Amino acid sequence: MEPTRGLPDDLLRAAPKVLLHDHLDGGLRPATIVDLAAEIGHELPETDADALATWFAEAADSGSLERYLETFAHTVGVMQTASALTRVARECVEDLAADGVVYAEIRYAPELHVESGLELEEVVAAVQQGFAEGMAAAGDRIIVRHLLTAMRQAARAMEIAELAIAWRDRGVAGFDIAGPEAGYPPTRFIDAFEYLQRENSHFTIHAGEGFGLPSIWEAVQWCGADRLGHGVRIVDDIKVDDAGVAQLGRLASYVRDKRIPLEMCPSSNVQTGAAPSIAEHPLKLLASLRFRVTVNTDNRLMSRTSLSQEFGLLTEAFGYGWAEMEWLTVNAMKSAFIPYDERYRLITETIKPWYAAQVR
Ligand SMILES: O=c1[nH]cnc2c1ncn2[C@@H]1O[C@H](CO)[C@@H](O)[C@H]1O
Ligand SMILES: [Zn+2]
Repeated sequence: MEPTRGLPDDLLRAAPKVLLHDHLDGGLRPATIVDLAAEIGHELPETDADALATWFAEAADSGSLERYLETFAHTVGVMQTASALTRVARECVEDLAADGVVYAEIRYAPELHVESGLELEEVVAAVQQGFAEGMAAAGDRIIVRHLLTAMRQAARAMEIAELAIAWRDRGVAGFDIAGPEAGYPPTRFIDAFEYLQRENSHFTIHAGEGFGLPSIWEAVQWCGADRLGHGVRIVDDIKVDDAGVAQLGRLASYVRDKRIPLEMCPSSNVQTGAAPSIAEHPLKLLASLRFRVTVNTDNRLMSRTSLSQEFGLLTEAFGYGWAEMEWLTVNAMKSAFIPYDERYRLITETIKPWYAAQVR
Protein backbone atom coordinates (compact mmCIF):
# COMPACT_ATOMS: atom_id res chain seq x y z
CA MET A 1 0.00 0.00 0.00
CA GLU A 2 1.34 3.46 -0.92
CA PRO A 3 1.37 5.64 2.18
CA THR A 4 -0.29 9.04 1.82
CA ARG A 5 2.04 11.93 2.57
CA GLY A 6 0.75 14.13 5.34
CA LEU A 7 -2.58 13.46 7.03
CA PRO A 8 -4.93 16.39 7.72
CA ASP A 9 -4.63 17.91 11.21
CA ASP A 10 -8.32 17.64 12.06
CA LEU A 11 -8.33 13.93 11.27
CA LEU A 12 -5.08 13.40 13.14
CA ARG A 13 -6.81 14.90 16.17
CA ALA A 14 -10.02 12.93 15.65
CA ALA A 15 -8.20 9.59 15.27
CA PRO A 16 -8.32 7.47 18.44
CA LYS A 17 -4.85 7.48 19.96
CA VAL A 18 -3.10 5.79 22.86
CA LEU A 19 -0.47 7.50 25.02
CA LEU A 20 1.83 5.45 27.24
CA HIS A 21 4.58 7.95 28.03
CA ASP A 22 3.53 11.41 29.20
CA HIS A 23 4.73 13.21 32.36
CA LEU A 24 2.09 15.03 34.39
CA ASP A 25 4.67 17.64 35.40
CA GLY A 26 5.72 18.04 31.76
CA GLY A 27 2.28 18.84 30.41
CA LEU A 28 0.88 21.80 32.34
CA ARG A 29 -0.95 24.58 30.53
CA PRO A 30 1.30 27.67 30.62
CA ALA A 31 -1.60 29.81 31.90
CA THR A 32 -2.13 27.37 34.77
CA ILE A 33 1.53 27.63 35.79
CA VAL A 34 1.16 31.42 35.86
CA ASP A 35 -1.98 31.16 38.04
CA LEU A 36 -0.55 28.62 40.45
CA ALA A 37 2.77 30.45 40.76
CA ALA A 38 0.94 33.68 41.65
CA GLU A 39 -1.03 31.85 44.36
CA ILE A 40 2.06 30.62 46.17
CA GLY A 41 4.58 33.31 45.23
CA HIS A 42 6.76 31.01 43.10
CA GLU A 43 9.05 33.09 40.91
CA LEU A 44 8.87 32.24 37.20
CA PRO A 45 11.32 33.15 34.41
CA GLU A 46 8.36 34.74 32.53
CA THR A 47 4.97 35.79 33.88
CA ASP A 48 3.07 36.02 30.61
CA ALA A 49 1.68 32.63 29.54
CA ASP A 50 2.84 32.85 25.91
CA ALA A 51 6.30 34.05 26.88
CA LEU A 52 6.49 31.27 29.46
CA ALA A 53 5.52 28.65 26.87
CA THR A 54 8.36 29.87 24.66
CA TRP A 55 10.77 29.89 27.60
CA PHE A 56 10.03 26.21 28.39
CA ALA A 57 10.39 25.10 24.78
CA GLU A 58 13.67 26.99 24.31
CA ALA A 59 15.19 26.02 27.65
CA ALA A 60 14.32 22.36 27.04
CA ASP A 61 15.83 22.54 23.56
CA SER A 62 19.24 22.04 25.08
CA GLY A 63 20.71 18.93 23.50
CA SER A 64 21.26 17.43 26.96
CA LEU A 65 18.90 15.42 29.14
CA GLU A 66 20.30 16.96 32.31
CA ARG A 67 19.67 20.54 31.15
CA TYR A 68 16.27 19.59 29.77
CA LEU A 69 15.31 18.29 33.21
CA GLU A 70 16.21 21.61 34.89
CA THR A 71 13.06 23.17 33.43
CA PHE A 72 10.90 20.95 35.67
CA ALA A 73 11.77 23.11 38.69
CA HIS A 74 9.06 25.52 37.50
CA THR A 75 6.35 22.90 37.04
CA VAL A 76 7.06 20.77 40.08
CA GLY A 77 7.43 24.01 42.06
CA VAL A 78 3.77 24.91 41.53
CA MET A 79 2.47 21.35 42.08
CA GLN A 80 2.85 21.14 45.87
CA THR A 81 -0.74 21.29 47.10
CA ALA A 82 -3.63 18.89 46.66
CA SER A 83 -5.72 21.50 44.84
CA ALA A 84 -2.90 22.33 42.40
CA LEU A 85 -2.30 18.62 41.68
CA THR A 86 -6.00 18.01 41.14
CA ARG A 87 -6.28 20.96 38.77
CA VAL A 88 -3.23 19.95 36.74
CA ALA A 89 -4.45 16.34 36.53
CA ARG A 90 -7.95 17.37 35.47
CA GLU A 91 -6.64 19.74 32.79
CA CYS A 92 -4.28 17.06 31.55
CA VAL A 93 -7.21 14.70 30.92
CA GLU A 94 -9.21 17.49 29.25
CA ASP A 95 -6.32 18.35 26.93
CA LEU A 96 -5.68 14.72 25.99
CA ALA A 97 -9.38 14.04 25.38
CA ALA A 98 -9.57 17.12 23.13
CA ASP A 99 -6.63 15.69 21.19
CA GLY A 100 -8.39 12.38 20.57
CA VAL A 101 -6.47 10.29 23.10
CA VAL A 102 -8.72 7.40 24.23
CA TYR A 103 -6.33 5.76 26.67
CA ALA A 104 -3.40 7.31 28.56
CA GLU A 105 -0.93 6.32 31.25
CA ILE A 106 0.30 9.51 32.90
CA ARG A 107 3.43 9.41 35.04
CA TYR A 108 4.78 11.64 37.79
CA ALA A 109 7.05 11.26 40.80
CA PRO A 110 5.07 11.53 44.06
CA GLU A 111 8.31 12.19 45.98
CA LEU A 112 8.71 15.52 44.12
CA HIS A 113 5.37 16.86 45.41
CA VAL A 114 5.92 16.73 49.17
CA GLU A 115 7.83 20.00 49.64
CA SER A 116 4.88 21.74 51.35
CA GLY A 117 3.99 18.86 53.60
CA LEU A 118 1.78 16.53 51.52
CA GLU A 119 2.17 12.83 52.25
CA LEU A 120 2.92 10.54 49.29
CA GLU A 121 -0.58 9.05 49.61
CA GLU A 122 -2.13 12.52 49.45
CA VAL A 123 -0.27 13.28 46.24
CA VAL A 124 -1.68 10.20 44.52
CA ALA A 125 -5.17 10.85 45.89
CA ALA A 126 -5.12 14.44 44.60
CA VAL A 127 -4.03 13.34 41.14
CA GLN A 128 -6.64 10.58 41.09
CA GLN A 129 -9.30 13.13 41.99
CA GLY A 130 -8.27 15.27 38.99
CA PHE A 131 -8.16 12.27 36.64
CA ALA A 132 -11.64 11.19 37.77
CA GLU A 133 -13.04 14.70 37.25
CA GLY A 134 -11.42 14.95 33.84
CA MET A 135 -12.69 11.57 32.68
CA ALA A 136 -16.22 12.40 33.85
CA ALA A 137 -16.06 15.81 32.10
CA ALA A 138 -14.98 14.06 28.90
CA GLY A 139 -18.05 11.84 29.08
CA ASP A 140 -15.79 8.82 29.59
CA ARG A 141 -14.34 9.15 26.08
CA ILE A 142 -10.92 8.68 27.65
CA ILE A 143 -9.46 6.29 30.23
CA VAL A 144 -6.50 7.59 32.23
CA ARG A 145 -4.28 5.65 34.62
CA HIS A 146 -1.24 6.68 36.69
CA LEU A 147 2.29 5.38 36.52
CA LEU A 148 4.20 6.22 39.69
CA THR A 149 7.76 7.29 38.97
CA ALA A 150 10.76 7.09 41.30
CA MET A 151 13.66 9.44 40.62
CA ARG A 152 16.96 7.76 39.73
CA GLN A 153 19.10 10.27 41.63
CA ALA A 154 17.08 9.72 44.83
CA ALA A 155 16.62 6.62 46.98
CA ARG A 156 12.89 6.20 47.43
CA ALA A 157 12.15 3.61 44.74
CA MET A 158 11.02 0.89 47.15
CA GLU A 159 8.60 3.24 48.89
CA ILE A 160 7.18 4.37 45.55
CA ALA A 161 6.85 0.78 44.37
CA GLU A 162 4.89 -0.02 47.53
CA LEU A 163 2.71 3.01 46.88
CA ALA A 164 2.00 1.76 43.35
CA ILE A 165 0.89 -1.60 44.77
CA ALA A 166 -1.26 0.05 47.45
CA TRP A 167 -3.04 2.02 44.72
CA ARG A 168 -3.20 -0.69 42.04
CA ASP A 169 -6.98 -0.98 42.26
CA ARG A 170 -7.51 2.77 42.56
CA GLY A 171 -6.14 4.03 39.26
CA VAL A 172 -2.42 3.21 39.35
CA ALA A 173 -1.37 0.88 36.52
CA GLY A 174 2.36 0.62 37.13
CA PHE A 175 5.75 2.04 38.02
CA ASP A 176 8.65 3.81 36.30
CA ILE A 177 12.03 5.33 37.02
CA ALA A 178 13.08 8.67 35.47
CA GLY A 179 15.63 11.43 35.87
CA PRO A 180 19.27 11.60 34.74
CA GLU A 181 20.28 8.28 33.17
CA ALA A 182 24.08 8.54 32.95
CA GLY A 183 25.57 7.49 36.29
CA TYR A 184 22.28 6.15 37.65
CA PRO A 185 21.87 2.62 36.28
CA PRO A 186 18.51 0.94 36.89
CA THR A 187 20.11 -1.88 38.91
CA ARG A 188 20.37 0.61 41.80
CA PHE A 189 16.68 -0.15 42.32
CA ILE A 190 16.70 -3.89 41.76
CA ASP A 191 14.93 -4.50 45.07
CA ALA A 192 11.97 -2.38 43.94
CA PHE A 193 11.75 -4.18 40.60
CA GLU A 194 11.94 -7.60 42.24
CA TYR A 195 9.23 -6.58 44.68
CA LEU A 196 6.96 -5.47 41.80
CA GLN A 197 7.55 -8.74 39.97
CA ARG A 198 6.64 -10.73 43.06
CA GLU A 199 3.46 -8.66 43.25
CA ASN A 200 2.64 -9.51 39.61
CA SER A 201 2.81 -5.81 38.77
CA HIS A 202 4.09 -3.89 35.76
CA PHE A 203 6.86 -1.37 35.23
CA THR A 204 8.66 0.57 32.57
CA ILE A 205 12.15 2.03 32.80
CA HIS A 206 13.53 5.14 31.08
CA ALA A 207 16.52 3.63 29.26
CA GLY A 208 18.51 4.27 26.12
CA GLU A 209 17.81 8.01 26.10
CA GLY A 210 20.64 9.83 27.91
CA PHE A 211 22.81 6.68 27.95
CA GLY A 212 23.29 3.71 25.67
CA LEU A 213 23.10 -0.06 25.42
CA PRO A 214 24.33 -0.96 28.94
CA SER A 215 21.38 0.93 30.39
CA ILE A 216 18.90 -0.89 28.15
CA TRP A 217 20.56 -4.22 28.89
CA GLU A 218 20.32 -3.68 32.65
CA ALA A 219 16.70 -2.51 32.39
CA VAL A 220 15.70 -5.61 30.42
CA GLN A 221 17.96 -8.37 31.67
CA TRP A 222 18.59 -7.43 35.29
CA CYS A 223 15.47 -5.52 36.19
CA GLY A 224 12.88 -7.23 33.97
CA ALA A 225 11.33 -4.08 32.47
CA ASP A 226 7.99 -4.70 30.76
CA ARG A 227 8.58 -1.68 28.51
CA LEU A 228 11.40 0.75 27.73
CA GLY A 229 10.98 4.51 28.08
CA HIS A 230 12.44 5.78 24.76
CA GLY A 231 14.87 2.90 24.12
CA VAL A 232 16.16 4.85 21.11
CA ARG A 233 19.77 3.77 21.60
CA ILE A 234 18.83 0.16 20.84
CA VAL A 235 19.85 1.17 17.29
CA ASP A 236 23.47 1.03 18.50
CA ASP A 237 23.00 -2.76 18.42
CA ILE A 238 21.78 -2.78 14.81
CA LYS A 239 24.06 -2.57 11.79
CA VAL A 240 22.65 -1.70 8.39
CA ASP A 241 24.95 -2.68 5.51
CA ASP A 242 25.36 -0.89 2.18
CA ALA A 243 22.60 -3.00 0.66
CA GLY A 244 20.24 -1.83 3.41
CA VAL A 245 20.15 -5.18 5.19
CA ALA A 246 19.95 -4.91 8.98
CA GLN A 247 21.94 -7.16 11.31
CA LEU A 248 20.63 -7.27 14.85
CA GLY A 249 22.93 -7.85 17.81
CA ARG A 250 21.78 -10.13 20.61
CA LEU A 251 20.22 -7.43 22.76
CA ALA A 252 18.33 -5.85 19.85
CA SER A 253 17.15 -9.34 18.82
CA TYR A 254 15.97 -10.05 22.33
CA VAL A 255 14.04 -6.79 22.55
CA ARG A 256 12.38 -7.46 19.20
CA ASP A 257 11.74 -11.17 19.77
CA LYS A 258 10.17 -10.55 23.17
CA ARG A 259 8.05 -7.74 21.71
CA ILE A 260 9.33 -5.35 24.40
CA PRO A 261 7.52 -2.07 23.71
CA LEU A 262 9.59 1.02 22.96
CA GLU A 263 7.93 4.21 24.20
CA MET A 264 9.41 6.57 21.61
CA CYS A 265 8.98 10.34 21.95
CA PRO A 266 10.24 11.95 18.72
CA SER A 267 10.25 15.67 19.62
CA SER A 268 11.61 15.11 23.12
CA ASN A 269 14.36 12.88 21.73
CA VAL A 270 15.50 15.65 19.40
CA GLN A 271 15.52 18.19 22.26
CA THR A 272 17.65 16.02 24.56
CA GLY A 273 19.98 14.96 21.75
CA ALA A 274 18.87 11.30 21.83
CA ALA A 275 18.00 11.64 18.12
CA PRO A 276 19.58 14.06 15.61
CA SER A 277 16.28 15.15 14.00
CA ILE A 278 12.77 13.86 13.34
CA ALA A 279 13.78 12.87 9.81
CA GLU A 280 16.71 10.82 11.15
CA HIS A 281 14.83 9.43 14.15
CA PRO A 282 15.56 5.71 14.68
CA LEU A 283 11.81 5.14 14.98
CA LYS A 284 11.63 4.68 11.22
CA LEU A 285 14.23 1.91 11.12
CA LEU A 286 12.85 0.22 14.23
CA ALA A 287 9.28 0.30 12.90
CA SER A 288 10.42 -1.09 9.55
CA LEU A 289 12.12 -3.95 11.44
CA ARG A 290 8.85 -4.55 13.30
CA PHE A 291 10.03 -3.72 16.79
CA ARG A 292 7.06 -3.03 19.09
CA VAL A 293 7.30 0.74 18.50
CA THR A 294 4.87 3.22 20.09
CA VAL A 295 4.61 7.02 19.67
CA ASN A 296 4.42 9.32 22.68
CA THR A 297 4.68 12.94 23.77
CA ASP A 298 6.93 12.71 26.89
CA ASN A 299 6.46 16.37 27.89
CA ARG A 300 3.86 18.31 25.95
CA LEU A 301 4.83 21.61 27.56
CA MET A 302 8.59 21.36 26.99
CA SER A 303 8.13 20.06 23.45
CA ARG A 304 5.12 22.29 22.67
CA THR A 305 3.45 19.24 21.28
CA SER A 306 0.48 16.90 21.40
CA LEU A 307 0.11 13.27 20.38
CA SER A 308 -1.62 14.26 17.13
CA GLN A 309 1.28 16.63 16.40
CA GLU A 310 3.84 13.86 16.98
CA PHE A 311 1.96 11.68 14.48
CA GLY A 312 1.77 14.65 12.10
CA LEU A 313 5.55 15.02 12.23
CA LEU A 314 5.98 11.33 11.42
CA THR A 315 3.54 11.43 8.52
CA GLU A 316 5.50 14.37 7.08
CA ALA A 317 8.96 12.95 7.72
CA PHE A 318 8.30 9.33 6.74
CA GLY A 319 5.20 9.51 4.56
CA TYR A 320 3.23 7.53 7.10
CA GLY A 321 -0.49 7.10 6.41
CA TRP A 322 -3.42 5.63 8.32
CA ALA A 323 -2.06 2.08 8.10
CA GLU A 324 1.14 3.01 9.94
CA MET A 325 -0.75 5.16 12.45
CA GLU A 326 -3.14 2.32 13.20
CA TRP A 327 -0.26 -0.12 13.64
CA LEU A 328 1.52 2.24 16.06
CA THR A 329 -1.71 2.82 17.97
CA VAL A 330 -2.57 -0.86 18.27
CA ASN A 331 1.03 -1.49 19.36
CA ALA A 332 0.52 1.01 22.18
CA MET A 333 -2.81 -0.42 23.22
CA LYS A 334 -1.38 -3.95 23.28
CA SER A 335 1.45 -2.66 25.49
CA ALA A 336 -0.70 -0.87 28.08
CA PHE A 337 -0.60 -1.98 31.71
CA ILE A 338 -4.37 -2.51 32.08
CA PRO A 339 -5.91 -5.98 31.91
CA TYR A 340 -6.01 -7.84 28.60
CA ASP A 341 -9.80 -7.78 28.24
CA GLU A 342 -9.87 -3.98 28.60
CA ARG A 343 -7.08 -3.58 26.04
CA TYR A 344 -8.83 -5.96 23.67
CA ARG A 345 -12.09 -4.07 23.95
CA LEU A 346 -10.45 -0.74 23.15
CA ILE A 347 -8.68 -2.25 20.15
CA THR A 348 -11.73 -3.97 18.67
CA GLU A 349 -14.47 -1.50 19.62
CA THR A 350 -12.73 1.90 19.46
CA ILE A 351 -9.48 1.81 17.51
CA LYS A 352 -9.95 -0.65 14.65
CA PRO A 353 -13.42 0.52 13.55
CA TRP A 354 -12.23 4.13 13.27
CA TYR A 355 -9.18 3.35 11.16
CA ALA A 356 -11.17 0.88 9.03
CA ALA A 357 -13.52 3.72 8.11
CA GLN A 358 -10.72 5.92 6.68
CA VAL A 359 -10.23 6.04 2.95
CA ARG A 360 -6.76 4.67 2.25
O1 LIG B 1 12.58 12.18 29.09
C1 LIG B 1 12.79 12.10 30.31
N1 LIG B 1 13.84 11.35 30.76
C2 LIG B 1 14.11 11.20 32.07
N2 LIG B 1 13.42 11.82 33.03
C3 LIG B 1 12.39 12.61 32.64
C4 LIG B 1 12.04 12.79 31.30
N3 LIG B 1 10.99 13.63 31.25
C5 LIG B 1 10.71 13.95 32.51
N4 LIG B 1 11.54 13.35 33.36
C6 LIG B 1 11.59 13.46 34.82
O2 LIG B 1 10.51 12.72 35.35
C7 LIG B 1 10.01 13.41 36.48
C8 LIG B 1 8.64 12.89 36.86
O3 LIG B 1 7.68 13.09 35.89
C9 LIG B 1 10.09 14.85 36.04
O4 LIG B 1 10.04 15.73 37.15
C10 LIG B 1 11.43 14.89 35.33
O5 LIG B 1 12.47 15.15 36.25
ZN1 LIG C 1 9.92 10.49 29.99
